[in-house]
Amino acid sequence: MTTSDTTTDEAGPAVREELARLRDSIDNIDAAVVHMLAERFKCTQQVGRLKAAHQLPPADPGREARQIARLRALAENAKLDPAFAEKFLNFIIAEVIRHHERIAEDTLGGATPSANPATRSSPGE
Ligand SMILES: C=C(O[C@@H]1C=C(C(=O)O)C=C[C@H]1O)C(=O)O
Repeated sequence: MTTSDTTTDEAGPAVREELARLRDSIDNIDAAVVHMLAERFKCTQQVGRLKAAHQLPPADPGREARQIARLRALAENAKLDPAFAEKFLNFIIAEVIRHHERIAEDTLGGATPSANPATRSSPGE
């Protein structure tokens, strides 16, 4: 990998400085997004375990509809395309539901005595 940027080599120094300043902010924002998403997934993993322990379904369409309505309104106020905000949330929620399905499967597997050596009963018991 090279440190030179062929797309900006042609620009003057002022343009390159402005671009570098903006890209620094973009990098900070991307880092914040990753950290916020990581925290969100920590919460949703806990929700998944709670649901699995109480045999609740992985998805909650009513809750999703309320979140989408709320996020669309927030996006409009922030001058962000609400359709994009909805797509983005749906993308994340789909991943969360996959996690919840996996947790439910694993919880079910762990609860089956024959699948868990620690709780497997001896013959004749
Ligand atoms: C996290 C939950 O599970 C699912 C994922 C959601 C989300 O990522 O926000 C919302 C609703 C559910 O379909 C929940 O029920 O709160």
